[in-house]
Amino acid sequence: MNITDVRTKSPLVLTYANFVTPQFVANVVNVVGASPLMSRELAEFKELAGIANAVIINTGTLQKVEINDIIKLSQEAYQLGKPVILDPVAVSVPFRSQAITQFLSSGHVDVIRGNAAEIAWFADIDFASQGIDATGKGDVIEIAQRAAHKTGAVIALSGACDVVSDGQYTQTLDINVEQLSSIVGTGDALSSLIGAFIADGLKVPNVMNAMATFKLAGQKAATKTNRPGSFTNQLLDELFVIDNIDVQNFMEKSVLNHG
Ligand SMILES: Nc1ncnc2c1ncn2[C@@H]1O[C@H](COP(=O)(O)OP(=O)(O)OP(=O)(O)O)[C@@H](O)[C@H]1O
Ligand SMILES: Cc1ncsc1CCO
Ligand SMILES: [Mg+2]
Repeated sequence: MNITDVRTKSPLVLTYANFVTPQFVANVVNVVGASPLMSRELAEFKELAGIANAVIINTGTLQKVEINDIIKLSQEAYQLGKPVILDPVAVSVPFRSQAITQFLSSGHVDVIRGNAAEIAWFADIDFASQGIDATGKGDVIEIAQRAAHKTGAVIALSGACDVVSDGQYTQTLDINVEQLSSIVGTGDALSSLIGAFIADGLKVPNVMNAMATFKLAGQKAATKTNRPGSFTNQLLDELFVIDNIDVQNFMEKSVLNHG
């Protein structure tokens, strides 16, 4: 889908959120015209996966007792044919590595969205990080492609250069908008936004469309303010008014296809 379809169809995006950024994530989903819903309750997962159009599992503040819950949520979504997006926050920290390994072995995932360091973990490539932030340097195209091969998932690697790859077909968007990394939760919001854009089918260009819409809104917001507080509000405003024609032009100019 594109932003116009999202506004028309208003997909329901179910997020198993972390406890740091759910308000911002819900607002990003809401201002683009989709419907946000958050839950962490096993008893209602089947019913909610039934009405949702996409399910996002964010492991930013996961506890050990919750690992089976996220596995169950991903299985319910899979059985109901709903796409599952994993946001593996700071996955290289040992407890998180173990939790995600367990999740991958019994759960189901269609898309993994993370920064370069998080995606590098799935690719078995070293990449420096500090907590939730990627701090190193590396070949992000190779990292995304290798992670896609190893996991079988579509990879959405975010950063100054955004990369989407299913292992065969790869698209990149290399536009630096520093302000997007100055506020916490842009990655979390992007993961749930991708859910809205793949509600009618998982294709690499749909995932890239979500990433490009978010980056263009960030670029527009950055021309109006460079302070993180006002940037947050401006980003929501730009997402609210963004025009699909602007996104298409931006993608035609800036998105590169790699075989
Ligand atoms: N240096 C940068 N230049 C341009 N855009 C960036 C930059 N860093 C991040 N972004 C954009 O910010 C958004 C979030 O990506 P990022 O890689 O920072 O996620 P994250 O590390 O998971 O964030 P968080 O943990 O705060 O949610 C994406 O839209 C990405 O394109
Ligand atoms: C800061 C932080 N800590 C765990 S999750 C989170 C939000 C960014 O994903
Ligand atoms: Mg993150």
